[in-house]
Amino acid sequence: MDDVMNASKEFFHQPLEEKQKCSNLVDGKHFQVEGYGNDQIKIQNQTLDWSDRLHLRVGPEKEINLANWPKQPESFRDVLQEYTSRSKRMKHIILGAMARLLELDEEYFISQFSERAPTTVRINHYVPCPRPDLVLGFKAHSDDGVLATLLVDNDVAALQVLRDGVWYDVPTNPRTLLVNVGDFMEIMSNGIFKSPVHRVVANAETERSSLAMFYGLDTEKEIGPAAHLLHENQPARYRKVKIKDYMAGFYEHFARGTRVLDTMKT
Ligand SMILES: O=C(O)CCC(=O)C(=O)O
Ligand SMILES: [Fe+2]
Repeated sequence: MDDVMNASKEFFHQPLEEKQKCSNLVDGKHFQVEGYGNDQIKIQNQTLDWSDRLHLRVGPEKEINLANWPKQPESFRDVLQEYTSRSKRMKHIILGAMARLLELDEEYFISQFSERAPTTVRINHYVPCPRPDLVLGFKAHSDDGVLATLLVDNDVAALQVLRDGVWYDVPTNPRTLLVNVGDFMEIMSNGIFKSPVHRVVANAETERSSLAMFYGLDTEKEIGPAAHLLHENQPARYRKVKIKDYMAGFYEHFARGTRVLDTMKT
């Protein structure tokens, strides 16, 4: 855990020129999700976050494009790949336990992941912000995917979760994985597991890094609430949705500060 956090911080501490070697703007203009840089501009006057980001596809193995990965620091590729494979084991344990909690077959959630299911990493780096009253480190959102795991480098108060209209600080500790339920899990569990709306506030004094690993599903797949969870008194709260259609709306909703998940409720 320390190794992957240290390599990530080392990447962000390099000169801009080095980081831009894996820019998410191809030829300086065409946006791609993978790479270093800010969000894609989807709407006019879009508010950007006080953050530096690196997005990488880390699975499935045959879709990893190392050309988009940083070459510096040298250890970066190996430690990220090692972290990814260990995290996968964690994900299986967690998903098995979540299925058991709902009295579903232990493999229920794990079996939703086909060979083509994407795993992506987002590494966030927040430098001290002179005006934390004016900008967020990460605007309010819920995570796409089934699960996300989050690793942070220090315990500075930054991450907050929204509950009943009130923002609460989330205690985060280095070397402790924070497991976040994503929108796909909310749909499949028929809302029993909630995908929380969260944000990161900017900090005037302390820099902070975080590494989020997102477990997504094949874009051709359709998901809906698990049939075993539905009965007369418990109707489906979400309609069936193709992952492709969810993803098509995700980034625009994210840019507007709304949730694509809300459009999928029955
Ligand atoms: O930096 C954090 O604590 C959270 C980042 C986050 O929510 C994300 O990358 O989706
Ligand atoms: Fe998030």
